[in-house]
Amino acid sequence: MMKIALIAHDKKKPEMISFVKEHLNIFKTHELYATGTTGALLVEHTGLNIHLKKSGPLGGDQEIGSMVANQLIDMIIFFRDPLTAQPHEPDVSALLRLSDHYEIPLATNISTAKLFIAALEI
Ligand SMILES: O=C(CO)COP(=O)(O)O
Repeated sequence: MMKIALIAHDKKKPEMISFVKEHLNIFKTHELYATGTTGALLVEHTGLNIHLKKSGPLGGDQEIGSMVANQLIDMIIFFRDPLTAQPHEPDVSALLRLSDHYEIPLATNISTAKLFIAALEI
């Protein structure tokens, strides 16, 4: 069982919901964490049990980053919006930086996330 963090910027939330729904059988066998709004939507639409952190702009990305630093996260699926400026861009960068330092697999788009799912299915 892996500890997986799920995060999506606002314009990518519908994509995250349909992605998780599509792979529900996989996700329900893992321990899930999410930033606040993404997580609440996923709980509502999938019924999955998800540990909710603060909303991203209010510290949620930093909370996930803290888990990465403490080696409490094994994989991150983070659907970023590359076309919209985020007020908490430094927090987003910090999460990516820590994930690289700790060598945590991190998918920032659906194509990469599909490859992760294929790996989890093995
Ligand atoms: O902003 C986010 C990631 O940077 C996501 O936060 P929410 O899931 O609370 O919208």
